[in-house]
Amino acid sequence: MLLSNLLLVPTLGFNSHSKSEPTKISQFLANPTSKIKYSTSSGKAYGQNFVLRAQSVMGLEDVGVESGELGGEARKFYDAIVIGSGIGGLVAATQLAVKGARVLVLEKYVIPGGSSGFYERDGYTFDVGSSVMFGFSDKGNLNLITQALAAVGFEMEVIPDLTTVHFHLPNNLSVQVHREYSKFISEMTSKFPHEKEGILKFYGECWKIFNALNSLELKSLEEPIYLFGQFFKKPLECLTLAFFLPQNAGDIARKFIKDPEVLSFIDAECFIVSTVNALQTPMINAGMVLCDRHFGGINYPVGGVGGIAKSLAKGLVDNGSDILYKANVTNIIIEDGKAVGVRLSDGREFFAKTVISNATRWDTFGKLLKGETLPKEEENFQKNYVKAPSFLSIHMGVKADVLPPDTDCHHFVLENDWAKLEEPYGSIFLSIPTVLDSSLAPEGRHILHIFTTSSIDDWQGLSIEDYEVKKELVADEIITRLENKLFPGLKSSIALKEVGTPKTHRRYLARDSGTYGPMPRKIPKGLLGMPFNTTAIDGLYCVGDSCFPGQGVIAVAFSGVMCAHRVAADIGLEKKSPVLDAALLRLLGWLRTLA
Ligand SMILES: NC(=O)c1ccc[n+]([C@@H]2O[C@H](COP(=O)([O-])OP(=O)(O)OC[C@H]3O[C@@H](n4cnc5c(N)ncnc54)[C@H](O)[C@@H]3O)[C@@H](O)[C@H]2O)c1
Ligand SMILES: CC(C)=CCC/C(C)=C/C=C/C(C)=C/C=C/C(C)=C/C=C/C=C(C)/C=C/C=C(C)/C=C/C=C(\C)CCC=C(C)C
Repeated sequence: MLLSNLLLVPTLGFNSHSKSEPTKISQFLANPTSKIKYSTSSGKAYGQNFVLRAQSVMGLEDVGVESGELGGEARKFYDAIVIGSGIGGLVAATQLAVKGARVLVLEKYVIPGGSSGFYERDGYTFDVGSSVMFGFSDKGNLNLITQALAAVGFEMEVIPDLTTVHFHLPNNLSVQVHREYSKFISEMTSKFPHEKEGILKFYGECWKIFNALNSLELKSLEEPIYLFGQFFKKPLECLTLAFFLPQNAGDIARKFIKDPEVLSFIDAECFIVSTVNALQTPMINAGMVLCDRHFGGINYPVGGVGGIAKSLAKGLVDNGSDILYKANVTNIIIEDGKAVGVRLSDGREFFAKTVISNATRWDTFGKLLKGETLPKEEENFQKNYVKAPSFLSIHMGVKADVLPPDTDCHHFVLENDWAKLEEPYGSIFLSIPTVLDSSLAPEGRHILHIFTTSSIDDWQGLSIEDYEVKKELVADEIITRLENKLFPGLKSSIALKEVGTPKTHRRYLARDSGTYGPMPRKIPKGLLGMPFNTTAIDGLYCVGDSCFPGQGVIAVAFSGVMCAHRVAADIGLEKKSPVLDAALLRLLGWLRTLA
């Protein structure tokens, strides 16, 4: 190949690539073994790991990777590098790509999605994590998963789940959370007629929040032009949200409800989405999930949850950006106090104007930023939040006839004692996605995904044999509990079983201690203490569940939308006001210190 064929394309000036080009680049990125020498028209040599996109633009073969020094222009090639392709990272990346930014996503694993990924075994398609999808309807402003897919030209077929979750609780209390709000409320008030008014008032407060949220255009709360604009357009709604921002669901429930059993039920309602009780669950988050399930409903994507990440990753590439798998970022490169790029475990380096980390804040600041002192903001975050425990997960294929007819898709089981709600292995989550989409399992089979909270400390320091024995033992106990409570004959119906521990989560999701996300150390001031996307390090942003508003696929999607907006403003793709920026960021920083 002639060197004269080569042309380097500066980031922002480049926007007329062919459709086939990104795929080629991605193929190259996935296998960057070929090395050639190249230079620019200015004669300047470019160095290691710089991807030469121009060949693809011109329909030439993909090339890249050259040892040596990186030149200045090459460093500016990407607008943003995103570390990790969880839903948070992918939404940030795709939103930026459709705004015209050039993004590189670096994923350690072989497929996208992180805890919303999938895996296949013997004809089964298992969701790695949750199968309860909020924000996936065709209406309102809060259907963030639908909107994220639509932004890159995808629409997924979904199956409505008519019962969000079926609770099996102490004293044989059984509650089905029907999709239809009035049906759910009838069920609750028929079980607790003396608390009818309190129940209506508590869920009524949730609707106030949901309706306010649903009326806003959702963008970065760290961007003043947008934020003040929303206050101007929707003052009542914004004031409602500001009022609830520092409050928790448990306190509000106690204003209206006295019966301890109903309050415990609301604890369980909160626990399944936050892994803490209602007193520690921010009211805004409770309002969001306790209403979206009735407004847009819970909807399951045909073919499995993994399809969401696959579509986003494809949409990213279709929009001219890149994703590289088996790319384990070990360092964020800082120069003159600014994040300018990343280094992978195999030594490759990539540079960009901004770096967005979808790794948890503990991983980002504890592992990827080597030799940096922990910024004060992160110290505060770690003072207010600890890593939530991880999960023990059991993925099973079972004979279909073990499930009674009309079995619901999602179950939460806490057998005898409310006090065990937050204890490790105390309660059991169960999803049976094949109830909605039978194509996920071979004929005559169902998938059971069973999980329960478990700490990594329980699994450290064991020999390989002891680890395996313990896995079998703990899994057997959990399955026995489900057999006794829900499905007689469950054990003998098992056709396939795989058990994952917190160590599995740590290994495959690259999450410190396999954590599910942040959990308040004590009673939080609602969402006030949760950091947004900017960090104390110039050019470095975080996205995902250790950012506002926290855990949950829809929550991290919102974090992705916010992050993309803030980054776009910072790199000149959206309006920004440096003076207002400084004032708002200072104000938000100060508000967090009150938490
Ligand atoms: N843990 C669960 O069981 C589970 C299940 C379902 C959904 N969820 C939800 O998903 C949310 C998490 O979404 P998210 O977007 O924050 O993140 P995520 O954990 O799902 O994804 C992060 C991705 O970043 C990658 N990564 C991390 N460090 C990396 C590195 N150094 N180099 C390259 N890649 C790296 C991981 O491999 C992973 O793919 C959770 O809050 C949870 O509510 C969790
Ligand atoms: C800034 C300031 C100061 C102020 C101002 C005011 C305002 C304007 C404000 C605003 C705000 C906003 C917008 C907010 C937003 C928020 C949101 C969106 C949120 C969301 C959330 C969500 C969530 C949390 C979710 C979650 C979920 C989950 C977690 C899920 C899970 C599931 C599972 C685990 C499953 C279960 C299962 C079974 C049962 C089986």
